[in-house]
Amino acid sequence: MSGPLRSGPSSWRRAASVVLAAGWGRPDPAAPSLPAAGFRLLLLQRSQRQGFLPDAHVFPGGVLDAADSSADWQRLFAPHLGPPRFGLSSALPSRAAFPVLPGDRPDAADSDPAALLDDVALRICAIREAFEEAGVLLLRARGAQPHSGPAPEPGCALAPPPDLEAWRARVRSDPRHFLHLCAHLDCTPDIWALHDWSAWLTPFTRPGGRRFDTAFFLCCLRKPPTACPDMAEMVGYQWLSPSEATESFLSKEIWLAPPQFYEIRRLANFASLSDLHKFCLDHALEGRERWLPITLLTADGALQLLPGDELYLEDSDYLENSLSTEKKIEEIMKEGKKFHRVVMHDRHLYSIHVTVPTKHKHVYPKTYVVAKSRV
Ligand SMILES: Nc1ncnc2c1ncn2[C@@H]1O[C@H](COP(=O)(O)O)[C@@H](OP(=O)(O)O)[C@H]1O
Ligand SMILES: CCC(=O)SCCNC(=O)CCNC(=O)[C@H](O)C(C)(C)COP(=O)(O)O
Ligand SMILES: [Mg+2]
Repeated sequence: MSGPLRSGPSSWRRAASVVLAAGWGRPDPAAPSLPAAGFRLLLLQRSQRQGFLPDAHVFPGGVLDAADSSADWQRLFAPHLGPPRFGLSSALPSRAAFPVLPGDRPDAADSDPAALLDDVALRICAIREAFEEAGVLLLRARGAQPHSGPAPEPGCALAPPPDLEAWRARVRSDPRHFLHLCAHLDCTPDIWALHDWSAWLTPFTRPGGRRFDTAFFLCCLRKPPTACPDMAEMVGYQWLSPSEATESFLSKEIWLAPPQFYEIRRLANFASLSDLHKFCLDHALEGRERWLPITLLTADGALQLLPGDELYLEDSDYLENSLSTEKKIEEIMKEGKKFHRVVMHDRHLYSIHVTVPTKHKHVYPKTYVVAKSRV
């Protein structure tokens, strides 16, 4: 296996995504007021004109803007909820010392004492992007009874305003307008409905490639809101269950990058929306672990190694480098036992191998290997 040749440091963009899981299927006739048992996930199709991951299906999300941390939000959250955490659960323990990124600093609020904490600003970013990209408004009426900590039950998105397109155009042209929209609707972003889920760093693929440091939040909704892609950045959408999304990927109807595939397989562990929501509430104090996948190029494909895998190297050289080998995937898999990896056999054929125990009470996907007949 060959190691690193040093290349220049990447510039990292901070970003946030929200995995929207909405109740789906008929409610139980014996308890019609309860939400439907199953759930589907909102996947948006990126335009082919996008510079990064063209045509991929992703969760709504995008790059953190200065407007997302603006102190101006404080007035909207007042009088019930105030800084620093606006009723979010207590600060999370910092997770995973590896890797440290060149731009890592404790919090935006350190350089500007009036700025919102990252935990709040990243949630506002994900909620703003869900509006910009899908027209979904994850907002909460300001007059609603304030609750401290995460929402006890899955909620609903706000019905889109009649002038949705005009507001969306304004917010897309200047993210500061998102605060104006919230004020106009007398709402705040529903930051309490977004649960810490995971965080992914874009793996190194080539020098100068785009790199994101993305926080993933999970939001459970009782029912699917009307989604309306912007038809610029996003050109389509689908609500798919984890098994439907997996099947669509394998049958080449949609393309998923490895982190999205991993998250979809992780969500296949949950039989119902209420199980998933309960897990989010129980998991609330565990924090987000940030993972840097390390790519191992093989003679016939590639592996993405994740923390805990026996080939994973906690070495900052792999922020800017991949590993490579002349061996084939099958040989590499025969040689090992301790796996936490996504195997990329080809563009539409991934498998996931997990034999390591989970950390911080999270859940990992089950090993997922596609039948030989499909290979
Ligand atoms: N009509 C369009 N077609 C393709 N990409 C578009 C687009 N309008 C905006 N984008 C791109 O979508 C990205 C915005 O992503 P987000 O707001 O989710 O972070 C930007 O990419 P760049 O980061 O390459 O500029 C932007 O250029
Ligand atoms: C084999 C190549 C890869 O694994 S690419 C991995 C892509 N994933 C990431 O870079 C980290 C996770 N973040 C996302 O996927 C988000 O979709 C996004 C925030 C990077 C999208 O960015 P945009 O600003 O264009 O919306
Ligand atoms: Mg985006």
